[in-house]
Amino acid sequence: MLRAGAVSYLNTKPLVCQFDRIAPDVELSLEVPSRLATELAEGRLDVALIPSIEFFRAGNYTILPDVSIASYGPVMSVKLCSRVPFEEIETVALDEGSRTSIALMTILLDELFDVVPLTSPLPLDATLGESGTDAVLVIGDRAMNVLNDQYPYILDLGYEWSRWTGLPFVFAFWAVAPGVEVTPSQRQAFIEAKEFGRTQVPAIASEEAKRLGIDEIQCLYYLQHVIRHDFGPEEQQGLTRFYELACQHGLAPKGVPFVFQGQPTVAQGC
Ligand SMILES: C=C(O[C@@H]1C=C(C(=O)O)C=C[C@H]1O)C(=O)O
Repeated sequence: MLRAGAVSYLNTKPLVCQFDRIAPDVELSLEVPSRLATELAEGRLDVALIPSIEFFRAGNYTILPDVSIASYGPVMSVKLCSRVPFEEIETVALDEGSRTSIALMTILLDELFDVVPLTSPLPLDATLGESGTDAVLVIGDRAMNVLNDQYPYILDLGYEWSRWTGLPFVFAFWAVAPGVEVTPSQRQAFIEAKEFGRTQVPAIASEEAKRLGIDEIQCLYYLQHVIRHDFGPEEQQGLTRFYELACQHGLAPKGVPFVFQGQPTVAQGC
């Protein structure tokens, strides 16, 4: 059995709906993104939907094609919530579930607001108000529940990225650990699961809205129009730009090739 790990948030539900039926020879577990990255790095998983920055940091993973967690414009679930104007931020508490959004925030604060904040962790079970910092970075389901009147300044990092670069942002994709063999039919199953999940979005939205205590229309909108699950040329362009910036900001090493399983290697110019 191939051991796979997927993100436990709402945005991933369409990628793993009826996964056991579609990929019977893959054993699937769910976790927050940062833990998936650790489990893949430590050999407890063979394939994982990891934060994109962790792909660059590992340097020796390959990619399963055609599937990602991406957005173009507002993403709704990755928010920097601040008590002070962004250019005055000195301290930020960082969602312990995140890796990529932390890197994205670091780049955007530096490039757009000339801010390099002191950071501390925001534990997974903490409420935002507990942090005592100027700002908090939250991702996933917890971010969708932040009400706009709780913080006077909220930066949607997906929106800010696309406004600045004109590109989509790729938060996560399926990465394969070195030495692991994924068969062509297993590879296909990950794509088939995405295609099946797309047809199930209304049912997923209805079920998940109840579970998370959020509005069903908001859930449906998020899954149908906000999160992109493909990994096409535009997403790859967005990922390449992010990689270049991550290198410039010292957040990732240079020279990591984007190797998509079953496709010719694409060398990256960073
Ligand atoms: C859009 C999101 O992307 C997530 C954010 C990640 C990160 O910050 O490391 C990783 C995986 C994605 O699921 C989200 O969860 O809200």
